[in-house]
Amino acid sequence: MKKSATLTVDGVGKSFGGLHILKDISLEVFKGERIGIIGPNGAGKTTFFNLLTGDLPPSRGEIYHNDKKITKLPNYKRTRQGMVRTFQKNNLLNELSVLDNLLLTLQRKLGYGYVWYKMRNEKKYKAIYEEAHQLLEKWGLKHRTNAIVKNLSYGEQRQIEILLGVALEPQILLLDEPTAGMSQSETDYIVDLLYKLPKDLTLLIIEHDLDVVFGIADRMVVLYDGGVLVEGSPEMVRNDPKVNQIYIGSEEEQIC
Ligand SMILES: Nc1ncnc2c1ncn2[C@@H]1O[C@H](COP(=O)(O)OP(=O)(O)OP(=O)(O)O)[C@@H](O)[C@H]1O
Repeated sequence: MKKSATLTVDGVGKSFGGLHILKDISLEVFKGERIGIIGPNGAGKTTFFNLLTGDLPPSRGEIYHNDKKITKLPNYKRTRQGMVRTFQKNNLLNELSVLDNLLLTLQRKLGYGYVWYKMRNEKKYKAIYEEAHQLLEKWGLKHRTNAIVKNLSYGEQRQIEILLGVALEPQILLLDEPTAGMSQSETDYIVDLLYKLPKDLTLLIIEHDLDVVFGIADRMVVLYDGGVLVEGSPEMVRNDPKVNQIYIGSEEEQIC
């Protein structure tokens, strides 16, 4: 294990009964890296995220964050340590406004816990309100401040969810298919947001849109058959015959 990795995955596997979904994954991720994770449907990408975030325990292997073993650390403690994830489906409070969702997230970041009624006092909690409004302005969502989440389009809901992840100022942000089901303009919004993230933020992104992920990632990890098939620069992965084989079934053609 190298000391300088912010996230180290050492021989991790996951089995569901006799089904060995992930067999032996090892990976080192360094601060500020943008890691793109791709692989065919069912390759185990989301399962891998679940292991990293503590949503599922690994069947074997160890996971380290900043050299500290976190393999058995519960999910909420990993979040407190700065590991934040978004899901394929939105995880928002749909009956509340965008502002209220953001206030609750900021409340959590500042350690207030979920004491919702207190947040109604805008004067007392001025700093949180100001931060929320600044974030909505910064990320171009001011016009949605008072919109009720359930009335937004699916793409907008995903945008808000990613904004909430960013609002927590994580060290490591894990995005599970952030552009899935989005229109082109909604995808462009997410791509723009990802490019504007702080450079020292470490990003792991599962993404089926190869144009998006090849554009963002410094390094790609291709999961296949329970293991890492190929790992390397987007250029290398794009031209790798094995990768082309699993994506389009031909060694002659390239991914994009
Ligand atoms: N809790 C579970 N119990 C049993 N099998 C599971 C469980 N979670 C995932 N699997 C199986 O593990 C395999 C990998 O699923 P996973 O969602 O991790 O793949 P993925 O690469 O993210 O797929 P996709 O690209 O379609 O989202 C699938 O066959 C899935 O059915």
